Amino acid sequence: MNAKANNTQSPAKIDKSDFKAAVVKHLHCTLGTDENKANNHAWWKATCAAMQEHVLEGLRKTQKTHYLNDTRAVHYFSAEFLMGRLLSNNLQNFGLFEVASGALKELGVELTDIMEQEPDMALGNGGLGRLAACFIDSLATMELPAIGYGIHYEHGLFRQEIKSGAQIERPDSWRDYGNPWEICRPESIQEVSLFGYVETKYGENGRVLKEWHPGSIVKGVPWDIPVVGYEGKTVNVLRLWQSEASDYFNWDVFNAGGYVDAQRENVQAETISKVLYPNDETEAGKELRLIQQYFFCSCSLKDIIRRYKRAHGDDWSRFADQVVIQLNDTHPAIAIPELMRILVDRAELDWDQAWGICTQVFAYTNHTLLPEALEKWPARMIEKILPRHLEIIYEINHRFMAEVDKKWPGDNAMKAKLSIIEEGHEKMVRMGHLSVIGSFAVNGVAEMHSRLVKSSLFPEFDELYPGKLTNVTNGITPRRWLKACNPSLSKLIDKKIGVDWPKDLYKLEGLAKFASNKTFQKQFMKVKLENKELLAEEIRQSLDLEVDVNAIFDVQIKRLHEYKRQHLNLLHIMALYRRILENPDYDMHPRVFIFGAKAAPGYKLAKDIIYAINKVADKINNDPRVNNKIKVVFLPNYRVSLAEKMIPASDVSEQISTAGKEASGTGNMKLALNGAVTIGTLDGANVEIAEEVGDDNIFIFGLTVEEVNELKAKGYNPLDYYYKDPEIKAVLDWLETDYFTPGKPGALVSIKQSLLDHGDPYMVLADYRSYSDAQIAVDEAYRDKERWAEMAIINTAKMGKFTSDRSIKDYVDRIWKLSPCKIEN
Ligand SMILES: [N-]=[N+]=N[C@]1([C@H](N)O)O[C@H](CO)[C@@H](O)[C@H](O)[C@H]1O
Repeated sequence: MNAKANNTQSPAKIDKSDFKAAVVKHLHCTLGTDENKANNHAWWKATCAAMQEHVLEGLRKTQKTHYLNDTRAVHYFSAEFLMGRLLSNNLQNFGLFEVASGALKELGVELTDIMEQEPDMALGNGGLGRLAACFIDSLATMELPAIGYGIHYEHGLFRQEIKSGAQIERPDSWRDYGNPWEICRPESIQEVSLFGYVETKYGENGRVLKEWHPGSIVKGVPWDIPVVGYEGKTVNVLRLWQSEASDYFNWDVFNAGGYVDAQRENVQAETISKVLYPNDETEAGKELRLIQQYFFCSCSLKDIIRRYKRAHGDDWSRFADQVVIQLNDTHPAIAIPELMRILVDRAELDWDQAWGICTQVFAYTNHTLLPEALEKWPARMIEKILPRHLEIIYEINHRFMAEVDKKWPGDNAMKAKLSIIEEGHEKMVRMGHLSVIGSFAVNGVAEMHSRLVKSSLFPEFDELYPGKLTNVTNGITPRRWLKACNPSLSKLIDKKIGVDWPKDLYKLEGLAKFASNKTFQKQFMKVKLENKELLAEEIRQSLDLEVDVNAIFDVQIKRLHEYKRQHLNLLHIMALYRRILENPDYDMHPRVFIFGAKAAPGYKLAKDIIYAINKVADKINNDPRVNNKIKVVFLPNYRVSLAEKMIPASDVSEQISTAGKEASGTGNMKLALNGAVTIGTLDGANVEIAEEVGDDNIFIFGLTVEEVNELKAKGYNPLDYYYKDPEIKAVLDWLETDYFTPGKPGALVSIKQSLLDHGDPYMVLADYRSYSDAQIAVDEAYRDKERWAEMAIINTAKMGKFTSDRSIKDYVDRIWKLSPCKIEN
C-alpha cells in the first residue's frame, strides 16, 4: 500500500485532496458519522484524527532515532503544563494550516470554527505552567531530545464564571469528550508506594539495608501527548501520569480487621491526579498536593531508569551522561530523595556514588521570591506519607551541615539558616534548600530576578557554591504567540522580511528600519485595527458590550494577585472617571481598559478586586456622562485560547507589579511581540524589554527595587499619600460608599482597608502618582498616530531575544549540554 493511500507520506507532501480524504475517512471510520450529519465537534475530531496520523508517525520515528542514537536527553519535571489548544499549533508546526483550511473549506467547514470546539488543556495556573509548554515546543523545534513529565489532571484550572460581578469557580472538564491528541501507554504503567514504615536490616557485609513497607500502592498510568516541532521532523513526548487503584491489598490492615480502611486507601488512589491545585504563587500545603508531587516524580524517575536500563543495564556510571532533569520550581523537588532511595535502597549503590549521580542529574529553576510561595512541608507529614524519604532528607542535611561547618566553623546561626530542616514547634522541610543542595545548577528566570535570588534569597548558597546560581531569562514560543494567534501580522512580516523569523526571531530586527515608514506604519496599524475588531466582537458576544475600536485597548491579563497590582489599575480608572465627572471636557483619547484574571479560590482580597473591577465597570459603562471616553471590560475565564485573541488586539500592555515581585513575567513578552507598548515598572523581564526596545518605546514608572527597599526600611506609611494626594483620598473614600454597589455601602471597602489599614504591602499608593503621569504620557503618545505606530513596530521588531528558543539555547549551553538529533524521513 503506497504512502499516498495510507496517508503516511511526509506532511510536507500532503496536499488539500489528501487531507480532505483523510478527514472524511476519519469522519466515517473513526467517528462513524458522515458529512451530512457531522456537527463542528465531529469535524474537529475528524480533523484532529487526520492530523494525528502524521503526528504519531513523527513520534514513532523520533523515539526510534533517539533510541538508536542513545541520545542524552533533558527531562522537564513540572507539576504544570498550560498547553491550551493543540489543533492550530500542530497544523502550523507541520506546515499544514493552509492545506487543512482549504480542504475543510471544500467540505463546507471553517477551520477557525472547528478550532473553537477544542477545550483548552489548562493543566497549569499561569506563567510557570505556560513556560513549560513554550519550552517543550522549543525543544522539539530545535530537534533536542526531551521529555516533559507531569500529571494527567482529570480537571485542570477551574472555569471562571462571573455572577453579579463576582468570580464563581466551575470544574474544568477538558476530557469529557475525550482528548484526540493523547495516547494511553498501559505498557509503561508504574507503581508508587505511599505511607507505611521503614524496616532497618543489616546485609552480609554489615551494610545497613532499609526496607520500606508501604501502607498503600497506587498505579501510575502514562498518557502521551506528542509535541510537534515547527517545520521539523522531531515529535517529542509529554508524558502525563494518571493515578489508578492498584490491585495491591493491604492485608496487614485487613487482618487487623480494617477492611474499610484497606479499601479507603485504594479509593484515595484515583483522587491523586483528580484536580490541579489552583494556587499561583502560594503553596497548598495539603497532603494530597505532596502526594501529587511525589506520585509524578516517582513514576517519571522509574520511567527514565527503565529506558536507561534498556540501553545500559545496571551500569550506573553513564546515567548522568544520559540524563538531565530540570525541576520546574520546587514542586518536583521530592524527586531528589526519591532518586537517592532508588539508587541506595534498590540499586544498592553506596551513598556517595548515589549522591554523586544525583548532583550531576538535577537542575532547579526558581520562579519567585514571594515567601508564601516557597514550599515548606511539615516533617511529620513527610514522615507519614514518605517515611524513607524523610530519613534520606535528614541524611542529606546531616552531610550538608558538615559542609556548612567547614565553611563557617561553629556558626550555628548559619547552620540554622541554611539547614534543609527549619527547626521550631513544627519542624519544616525547606524544599528550596533541598533543591539548591541537590542540584548542580540553579537559575532565576530574568536577569533582575536572578540577581535577587543571589543577593537576597540564597546569598550564602551563592557563596558556598560559586557558579551554581545562574540566570536564564524566560521566553515564549513565537509559533503560538505570533504565527498562529496573529496570522494577519505574520503575513505582513513575511512579506517584509521573509518567513524564517518563527525559527529565528532575531530576524524581526529587520522590521526596525521600516518603523518610520508611513506605508508600513499604516499596514501595521491596519492589522492591529482588524484584530481589535475581532476582539470587539468577542466582547460583544461575551458581555453584550459595545467598545470603540478606535479607542486605546489597554490590557492587563494575568492571574489576580496583589503584587501584580490590578487594584492600582482600578484606582487610576476610578480617578479618570472622577476627572470626567468633575470636568466633562476632560481631554483624553477614549480608552477601553480590558482585564482577564483568575483569582485562587481561597484568595479573598483577589476575589474582592475582581468584584470591584466589575462593579466599577457596570457603573462607568452605563454612565452617559462618561461619553464613551472610558469603557471597562472584564472578560471571564481568562485562559490560553482567550489570550490568543486578546494579545493581537492590544495597544497598551499593563506590567505594573511592585518592583522586585514579578520574577519575570511572560505576558509582557507576548504583548510587545504583537505590537503593544508597555507601561510598566522596572521589574522582572520588563527591565530587559526596556533595554531591547529603548526608553523611547516604553513607559517606565514607579519605584525601583532599591527605592522600594529603602522606603520599606525607613518605614512606608500609605496614609501619607492618602492625605497628601486628594485624588487618592477621593478614590479610596469612594470605595467605602455604595456608589458602585447601590444599597451595599462598604462592599468594596476591603481594598481600601488593604491599602490604609493593612499597610499597602505592595506600595500601590507610593507608585500611584507616577503611574497616573505615565498614563497621561501614553495618552499623548497615542494621539500622535505616526509616533505610536513607530513605537508599536519597534516593540515587535525588538522582541527577538524573548523567543523561548533563546531561553532553551541558554539552558543547553549553560546547564543541559545537549546535542540536537536530526530525525530522518
Ligand atoms: N510560580 N511562579 N512564578 C511565576 C508565575 N507566577 O507562574 O513564573 C513565571 C514563569 O517563570 C514568571 O514569569 C512569573 O514572574 C512568576 O511569578
